[in-house]
Amino acid sequence: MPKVLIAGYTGAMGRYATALVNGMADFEVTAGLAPYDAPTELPAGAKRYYSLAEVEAGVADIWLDFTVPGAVKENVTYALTHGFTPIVGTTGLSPADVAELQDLAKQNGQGGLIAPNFGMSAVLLMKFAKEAATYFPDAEVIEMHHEDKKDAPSGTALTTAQMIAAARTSHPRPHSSQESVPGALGAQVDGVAVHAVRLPGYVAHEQVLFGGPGEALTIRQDSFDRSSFMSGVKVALEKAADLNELVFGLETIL
Ligand SMILES: NC(=O)C1=CN([C@@H]2O[C@H](COP(=O)(O)OP(=O)(O)OC[C@H]3O[C@@H](n4cnc5c(N)ncnc54)[C@H](OP(=O)(O)O)[C@@H]3O)[C@@H](O)[C@H]2O)C=CC1
Ligand SMILES: O=C(O)C1=N[C@H](C(=O)O)C[C@H](O)C1
Repeated sequence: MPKVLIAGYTGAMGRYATALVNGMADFEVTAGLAPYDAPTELPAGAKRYYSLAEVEAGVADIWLDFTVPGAVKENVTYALTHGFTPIVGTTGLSPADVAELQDLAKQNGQGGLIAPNFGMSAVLLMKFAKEAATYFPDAEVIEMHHEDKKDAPSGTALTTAQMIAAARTSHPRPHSSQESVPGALGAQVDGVAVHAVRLPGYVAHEQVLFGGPGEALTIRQDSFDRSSFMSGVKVALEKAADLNELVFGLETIL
């Protein structure tokens, strides 16, 4: 039975992920890593680690990471060099970080998955946005999240912008607006403007706006609840043993 360590088991996603794995007949949560203990669904027999240095190799087969942008690279490095297959939902890894970790995975003969979004609506939004960008080079991304989100813009928005930039077959039309208030036009990611909204009541949402002469296309996805990410996490756990390289994006394993 595959054993799972949940890094960040005390967090919003970590709690959902722990409940998910506890409910999977063929998987077992054997360890949790978080800087503090908290009432969670970590099984009584599972090991609790308060720092990376305490984690024992062999305690689990899979390293499921929902931690914080400041910890994820070190966590995945540790996982890849200590025999864990990383399944990573934590955002904050740059394309250069991902490439470095992919090299490390290769050196260690280890597979795994890094997915900025495990929700099917977001995976489809990115796929459709990529296709739309070949016809509409002018696009902007707006992401909307809960007020506790630590990073901005979201990992999904960064990935969407990078995908749009890579899929464009013609240059976007320059506009002539100048910011009279800094930030008004959003952040530039590979030449795509990205806007981040943080509001209570929201969970995770993204809209991509495409404009062309006399027409526009809007693609939107909404995660109203964190349960929206769990079917993707489940698929990733089920396929973890078959992964022989560190792949990026849930779509690569669907
Ligand atoms: N790929 C996807 O589909 C999704 C990805 N995410 C991403 O997952 C990450 C977590 O999100 P969310 O659960 O909402 O965030 P939370 O802040 O609720 O949870 C993060 C948890 O990780 C803990 N933590 C901090 N540092 C470490 C460390 N070094 N090792 C282990 N645990 C640590 C935190 O503890 P403390 O509070 O003490 O710092 C906290 O309990 C984010 O990057 C988010 O963007 C979120 C939703 C979906
Ligand atoms: O922090 C979140 O909540 C989410 N984070 C991921 C991201 O940054 O893209 C995925 C989803 O948007 C929810």
